[in-house]
Formats: sequence, C-alpha cells, structure tokens
Amino acid sequence: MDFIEGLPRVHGKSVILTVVDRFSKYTHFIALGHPYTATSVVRAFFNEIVRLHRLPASIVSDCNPVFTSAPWRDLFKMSGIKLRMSTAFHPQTDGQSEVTNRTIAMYLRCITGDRPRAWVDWLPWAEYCYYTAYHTALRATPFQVVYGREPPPLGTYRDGSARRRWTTCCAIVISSLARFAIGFFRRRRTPSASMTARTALWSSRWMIGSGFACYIVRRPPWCAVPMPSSGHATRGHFRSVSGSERWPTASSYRRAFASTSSMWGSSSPFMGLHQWSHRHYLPWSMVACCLYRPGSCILNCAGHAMKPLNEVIQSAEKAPPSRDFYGALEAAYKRNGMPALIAELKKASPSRGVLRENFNPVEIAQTYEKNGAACLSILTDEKYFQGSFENLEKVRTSGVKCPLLCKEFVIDKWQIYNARSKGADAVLLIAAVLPDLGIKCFLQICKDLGMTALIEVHDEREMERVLNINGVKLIGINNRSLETFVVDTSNTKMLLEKHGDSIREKGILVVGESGLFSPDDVAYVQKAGISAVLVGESLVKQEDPGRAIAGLFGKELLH
Ligand SMILES: O=P(O)(O)OC[C@@H](O)[C@@H](O)c1c[nH]c2ccccc12
Ligand SMILES: [Mg+2]
Repeated sequence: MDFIEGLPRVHGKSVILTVVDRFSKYTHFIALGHPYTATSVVRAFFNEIVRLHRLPASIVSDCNPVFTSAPWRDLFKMSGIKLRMSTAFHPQTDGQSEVTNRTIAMYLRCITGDRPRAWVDWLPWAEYCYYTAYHTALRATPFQVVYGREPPPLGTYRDGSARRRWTTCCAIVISSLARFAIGFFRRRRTPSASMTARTALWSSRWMIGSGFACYIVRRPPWCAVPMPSSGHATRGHFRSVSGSERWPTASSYRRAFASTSSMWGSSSPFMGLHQWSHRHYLPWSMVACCLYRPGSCILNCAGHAMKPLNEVIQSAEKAPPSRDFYGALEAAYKRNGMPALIAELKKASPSRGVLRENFNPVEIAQTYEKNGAACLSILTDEKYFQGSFENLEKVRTSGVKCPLLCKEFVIDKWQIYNARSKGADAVLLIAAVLPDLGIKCFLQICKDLGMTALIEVHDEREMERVLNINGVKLIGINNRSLETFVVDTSNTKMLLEKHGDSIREKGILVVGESGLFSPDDVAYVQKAGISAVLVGESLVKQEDPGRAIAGLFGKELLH
C-alpha cells in the first residue's frame, strides 16, 4: 500500500491510496482527501478492500506514519495482519507499489492532459485498464488471476453515436478498446495460422509500444507530458506541450520528450526507443482514448472502434492478393534506366493547402499509369491531405494495375490490416514516429500479408536506426523536414554518401521523396543513388498529371 500525493484538489480529494495485491497484481486506487488520517485510511481500506478481498495476511508499505499510528496498530494486533515496512532509502522493498504508482500517475497525466482536475473522474478507468492489461510477469491479466476468466465485455461503440457527449463517447471507446486489447492478448496465446509466433510476440510488445507512438503523434495541445522525475515520479505534475495548432512538428515531439528524458531513460525519442522499459508505456486502451480525442491527427485510426481487429484481419485475409510493389519498382528502374516513379494522388497538403480542386482519383490514377508510373501512392489521411480510403478502393477497383501504396500515419497494426483489406499493396512506415520495435513488428505483419513496407527516414539518426533492422527492403528518404516543411534535396545526397555502401550491401532500394519538380531534380537524386522517386505536388498541380510525367523526367517513361 502506498500513497500518491500532491494531485490537484478536486471535491476535497488530492491523494490516491494505491493497494496492490502482490500475487495477482490486482490493484485498487482510492481517492482520499488531504490530510488523510489513520482512521480515514482504515475506513477506506475496509470499505474498498476488505469488503471485496477479506483481510490480507500481511501488508507491505513504506514508513508512512499512518501505518504506525494507533488505529492501524490495533488493527494489526487484533487481526493478526503483519506489517512489513520498507526501511528508509530502500524503496525496493515496496517495489510493487512504487511501480504501480508510477504507472498510474502516468496514465492520469496522459489521459487528463490539459485538464488535470479531471483525474478523479478518470481514476476508475485507470484502475480498470490497469487490472485488465496483460502482465508479462503473470502472463495474464490481474483480473484473470483473481477471477479465473476475462472480464465481461463492456458496451460497444456504435457507428453514428459519435455525436454524444464526448465523455460518454470516450468511456464507450475505451471500454471497447480495452476489450479488443484483451481479445488480442487472448489471441496472442493461440496465434492463428496467419500470425506466426514471432509476429505474435512482436505485436504483443508492440501493443504496449504503440501506445507510445500514439502518444508522440498526438496533436501537441493534447500532449500531456510527465515532468522529469525528480526523486518521485508520483507527484501530480501535469503539463501540456504547446506547439503548432495545425500539425505536430518534430520539434514539438522533441520538446515534449526532452522534458521527459529522465523519466523515459533516454535523451530523445529518436534514440534508443527500443530500450524503454515496458512499464513506461501506456496500455493500448488508455492511449486510444487520448488518440480519439477531438483534434487528434490520426482520425483514420478511429475506425478501430467501429471494426474490431479480428474483423479487419479477416477482411485483409479475404482481400484479393497483393501485387509486388517492390518488384514493380525494380523492374521499372531496369527498363527505363531512370528512377521508377511512384506517382502520388494528393489533393491537399498541410504545407501547400489544396493542390487540385477537381480531384478525380480514378482519372488521375489512369493517366499516371498510362504515362509510365510504376506504382501509385494514395493518401488516405483525411484531415491534412483530404484523402480517403474510398479513393484507394475506387482506384483499386477501376482496373488500374499499378501496385498501390497506402499513405497514412501508421501507428497501429490495425491500420495495416485495414489498408490491405481495402486493396493496398504497400504501406508507409515513418521512422520518426515509430520505435524500432514498432517497425520490426509492422514489417513482419506486412510480410505475412504479402505487402511491401516503405520506411521513411528524414535524417541520419533515423537512417542508422532503420539500417539496423533486419528485413528492410525499401527506404524512402524524405527531403521535406517534418519540422519546417522546407524541402532540401541535398538531404538525399548527404544520407546516401554516408550510408550508400551498407544500403547497397543489403540490397535495399531507396526512394527519393518530396520536392521534385524538374528533370534536373530527378537527375540530381538519381546521381545520389536512388532507384525510385515519390512525386506528388509537381504532377497533381498540372492540367494533365499524366503528361506532366514526361516533363518531370525529360522523356517518356516506358511501360
Ligand atoms: O508532393 P511532393 O513534394 O512531391 O511529395 C510527395 C511525398 O513525398 C509526400 O507527400 C510525403 C512524403 N512522406 C509523407 C508522409 C506523409 C504524407 C505525405 C508524405
Ligand atoms: Mg510512499
């Protein structure tokens, strides 16, 4: 048992009494007023713990004077409960509570974000998520250990109910997600044929890790960031990161993480992500609720709440077989002696606004294909690029034969299965927003689904991280800075000068992305060593985007 103090006072409450069962890790979080007394704690203990679980054999706590006071001493004497107190400067004795405290404080910071006073309302949900989350040491959820079965499903999110009050929605979304998470872990123990044991392992860890990615990608104003832990990470500090209203920039991620570095044990989110201990991640359900807040930039992911993971996996398995994206690029490069073209269907962009008013995805796709594009990239992100999965499906069913890249911010494997079920042959994975573990897991999923993963890097650090991952076949170097949107093609040259050798050694194909407008630009990146280019703006903006291809390359491309 332990206390988390110093939370914002709401309805007279500013302390959490945390009670963890050492065997099952089942937890209870009880909000208390400050100052709490021995009597108030005894009362809470009987009301909330003894009522449900009977008297414990022993209690481990730190040297809080509450437990040495008369009411507790009497209680211990009469009931035969042993008190095992940790000594000063040896918090490990009560390590279980310390870990729980840290975790719960983090959940609360993340969920309440810029409304720290809402912690009281969220406490029961945090508790629910805690005891229904898979525990690596237990190989089960605490709930399962105590009750011998999974918790019953809660209400399900229903399509069309989104206009309800946000809090209600959120509760529904969390509960259904928690259920998916549980379903997922159940699945993990009996992986289906399509999911190799290795994928299952990666994904289960990714499940936890992805929390982190969501956390990064969230729009800055919602990004609650734990303060560096000075001594105790359990104090109720809340802080939100301010940043561009329109778009989460890399600098805002960095700022966010610079301040948490001591807590995460890494100096930057772009370094050593894989080393983070799992308890520093949020459980999926928690993160999801942050993600679904209005204003979250990954709205596509909200589909999660409407279509459970196992259903998306089933539809992905039923989808027509995928085409060879990588092979198409390789063949086109050989055929033309020019970089293969991935032509992009992009209606708008956050930096340039609307690029093309009359945007007919099928027409554009057909003229791209007719004029020699090897593959197509279709933006499905709605908010910033005005893309959609409808566009992807339309192009896929229109008779266009080029392999298709689904372009969105993938942070959750659900999105990959979803992309496959809609007919995508490749997905984009952005190294800046994914930890290494995430990339590995997603690569494996792509492999299982027969898809190609295009892994996008921006700088040297990301390039090094990606080159250390096995199985990477396609790397995209984005010349556009995530931070300033400024395009600089010399980025490609610089990265290839430094890493060209190991890229060639591994047989990796490199795609030059963004800001290519003229035959000179193409020649420049080709000379740097790329074998394909990804071009959007300079084609989409032209009257006939297909005919613009010859203008971009300085010659007609062969089929
Ligand atoms: O329109 P451009 O400058 O030719 O860029 C295309 C493509 O590189 C760009 O759309 C892009 C590269 N990586 C991304 C990630 C998400 C969204 C978009 C992108
Ligand atoms: Mg304590």
